[in-house]
Amino acid sequence: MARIVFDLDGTLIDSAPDIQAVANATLAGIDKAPLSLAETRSFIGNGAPTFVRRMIAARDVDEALFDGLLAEFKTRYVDAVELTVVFDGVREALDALRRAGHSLGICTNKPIAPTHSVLAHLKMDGLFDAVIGGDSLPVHKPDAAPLQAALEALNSDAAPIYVGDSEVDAQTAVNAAVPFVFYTGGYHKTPLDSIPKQASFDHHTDMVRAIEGLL
Ligand SMILES: O=C(O)COP(=O)(O)O
Ligand SMILES: [Mg+2]
Repeated sequence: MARIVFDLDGTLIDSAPDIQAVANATLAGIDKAPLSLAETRSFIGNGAPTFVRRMIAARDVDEALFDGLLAEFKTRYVDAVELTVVFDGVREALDALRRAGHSLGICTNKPIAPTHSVLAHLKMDGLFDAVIGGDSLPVHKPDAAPLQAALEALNSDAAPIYVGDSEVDAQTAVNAAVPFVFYTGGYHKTPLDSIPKQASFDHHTDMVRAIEGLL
């Protein structure tokens, strides 16, 4: 039995196309060129405010527009679910982990409103007993507090594990002193070797094995 907390974007779901569409609708409103999918992926990981800061820096937007653009971005983001897909093998892996008696949670830097809407859209909202978003607390990852809050909400003494796709997730796990399982195929920016981890997997068909190997 373990308490297993997952990152969301780039770990369980490929949400970059929806985030790209939100960014580009926001940029179109101020006559700026759209972001490519690669740019979008490279801006994801530190939450919506950092995403918007990176976006406006990349398109030479006046920083005075930041507050308004962030508000618009977050409003559009709530309904941005149609282009997002669950990575192959994720549903089967989550079902197997639940059947084995583990309790599951989410700790993401995605704002909590779009987190709830995309989980509901994908019919995954019943799988997790704790869901913490990037604006659920006054601090976000890599601060340890959101991961600790998700683990505490799972409400047991079982061993904790965090599963994520980025250097931000790895640092969060280090800060919380929680073992980290790394998915290599998500949105990480730094070289694989530089990411501290206790286990890793390249395909979600190997996710359960990577997690249970640590127990
Ligand atoms: O929204 C973000 O910037 C990142 O989201 P994640 O923490 O689920 O990877
Ligand atoms: Mg991620």
